[in-house]
Amino acid sequence: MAEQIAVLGAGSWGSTLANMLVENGHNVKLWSRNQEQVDQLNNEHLNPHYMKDFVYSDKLVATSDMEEAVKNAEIILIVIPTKGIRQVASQLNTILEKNHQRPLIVHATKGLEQNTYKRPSEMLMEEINEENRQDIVVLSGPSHAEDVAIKDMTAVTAACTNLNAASRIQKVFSNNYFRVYTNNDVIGAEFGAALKNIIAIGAGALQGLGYHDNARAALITRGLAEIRRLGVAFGANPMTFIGLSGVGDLVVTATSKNSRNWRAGYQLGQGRKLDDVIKHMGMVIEGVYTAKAAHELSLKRQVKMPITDALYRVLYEGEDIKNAISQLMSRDLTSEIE
Ligand SMILES: NC(=O)C1=CN([C@@H]2O[C@H](COP(=O)(O)OP(=O)(O)OC[C@H]3O[C@@H](n4cnc5c(N)ncnc54)[C@H](OP(=O)(O)O)[C@@H]3O)[C@@H](O)[C@H]2O)C=CC1
Ligand SMILES: O=C(CO)COP(=O)(O)O
Repeated sequence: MAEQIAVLGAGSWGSTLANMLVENGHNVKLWSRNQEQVDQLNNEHLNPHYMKDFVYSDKLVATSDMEEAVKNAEIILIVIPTKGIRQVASQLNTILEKNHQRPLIVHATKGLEQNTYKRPSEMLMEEINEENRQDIVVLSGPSHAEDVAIKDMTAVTAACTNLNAASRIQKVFSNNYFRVYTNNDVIGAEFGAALKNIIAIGAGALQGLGYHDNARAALITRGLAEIRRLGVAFGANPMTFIGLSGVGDLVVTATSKNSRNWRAGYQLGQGRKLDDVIKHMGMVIEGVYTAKAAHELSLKRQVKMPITDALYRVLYEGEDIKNAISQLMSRDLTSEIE
């Protein structure tokens, strides 16, 4: 059944998902705050800053008017970087209130908020009144926009405490190359998604410094251990971390040049300065901000996250990466399984 869907955020992931949903047979409106980008999407079907060389469906309609985008929408997909979520959600709430709309909300954002350490669904719950929305579903998993755009085989998770809502999203998004599983563990899905970006920066840095496969495998495995520790401390199901939004997303992000987090880490490993890396990426590097939030949260909760702490010192305290690595390797020897 064709659904009326609004996608808020026309960066690499929002625009790719919007295009896929059009090809799945849904009526989709894509919202961006940038009128020039909207014109280029509608007239030339291109979005070159975010998806170089990709040609979008001519059925995809873009608009810079949020009210127009969400008019009659039964599902609203929010794909905005973590730091922009509240602003967009609050604008959306005003529109939904005025128009007496109550859509199902989906988000695909991967991060934790600065200072509050809130997950995206928590921010959305705070900004969009309950009377103006149904459930909030998290769409997460190993899914680089570049691969989905070329219809490479992809599997992700739709997580929601209400499994009926997750199943609806599973049907709406799935097709013969994009397979969606359901999960009721929102906390685990969001912690896995946010924290893997930090480890991906570390994996890129190792490669930039000339380390090899053993080092990457060690980082991914011990990275997963600390992601799970923090998530479980907040009530996540440990099994989620061996699923698509856990190890799945960690592996894809920590091993791929498509990952902005990996690329940022690689450049840092090669000696580039963080400000310069951020300036030239032109797209969000969520792990840089989540590293700070996760570091502070782990101290507050007294959860050991040595890799995250090491990256925090490199990113925010100017510690040399090689020193941070030697410090990690010279900690007291310990058992693998706690
Ligand atoms: N790219 C990917 O493959 C995947 C990304 N994700 C996650 O999706 C989220 C979005 O990432 P992605 O699309 O890649 O990011 P990009 O950097 O590619 O694009 C971000 C988009 O959000 C818009 N935006 C940013 N802040 C605001 C704001 N305050 N108000 C309105 N619009 C805003 C930008 O608009 P403007 O151009 O005007 O700045 C741009 O259109 C991230 O959390 C990321 O981790 C998840 C899975 C895959
Ligand atoms: O989350 C992603 C793939 O699943 C995208 O990762 P990057 O933001 O590092 O590109």
